[in-house]
Amino acid sequence: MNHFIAPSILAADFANLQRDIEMINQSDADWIHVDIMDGMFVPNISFGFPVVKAVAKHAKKPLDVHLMIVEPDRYLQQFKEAGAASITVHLEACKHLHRTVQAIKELGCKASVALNPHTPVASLVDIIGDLDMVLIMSVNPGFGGQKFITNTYKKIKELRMLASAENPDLIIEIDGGVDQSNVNNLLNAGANALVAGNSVFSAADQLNAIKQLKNPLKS
Ligand SMILES: O=C(CO)[C@H](O)[C@H](O)COP(=O)(O)O
Ligand SMILES: [Fe+2]
Repeated sequence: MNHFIAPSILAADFANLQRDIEMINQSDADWIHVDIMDGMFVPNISFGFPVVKAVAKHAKKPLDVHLMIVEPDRYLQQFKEAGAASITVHLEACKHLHRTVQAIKELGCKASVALNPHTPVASLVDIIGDLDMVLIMSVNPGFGGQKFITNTYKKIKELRMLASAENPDLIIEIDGGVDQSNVNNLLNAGANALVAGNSVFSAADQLNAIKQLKNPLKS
């Protein structure tokens, strides 16, 4: 199964964002991961619509928008208009998750739900068939450059099992601390989309870092 790579621009140089978007355009990456933090759902603020629109203007790859915000329903349409191809909302931020997921689909975006490290995969049992993607957080959301939580492997396997009957094509995306040391284990567990911020943007050769994640040497 071929997997998707989504470099996270949270780790980009914001003073040289166009240059970093062009790098992703030239790379083997499939999507551009866009982290939106509101200082309420997570203890950090990233950036908002003007920045997303500016990124969309230069991006040649779909924008994979990860909303770490409370009451995401209020902003879905604006993120669609800003250029989102897929929208991920956090289960922990949604009172009426089914309604939110339908609203994302009605906008014509891929619908995805993120789970914090403490949130059980089983919470998705009654909505799994409606989702295009599930994002499993492999760090606590809010910051880039954190250490990968190894319990993630168990969650990926559980989710693949849970989705096997109703949604075998479900995309399982992993976000946080992804690098060359865990890419094979993540793919073997059943993940098929990987977000990478720090491991791409802190690399001396960023194009090569993306290539290694896309075509890892089998271990
Ligand atoms: O959602 C996120 C943080 O909440 C980021 O997408 C994630 O942290 C990526 O950064 P890194 O690869 O450096 O961990
Ligand atoms: Fe993210």
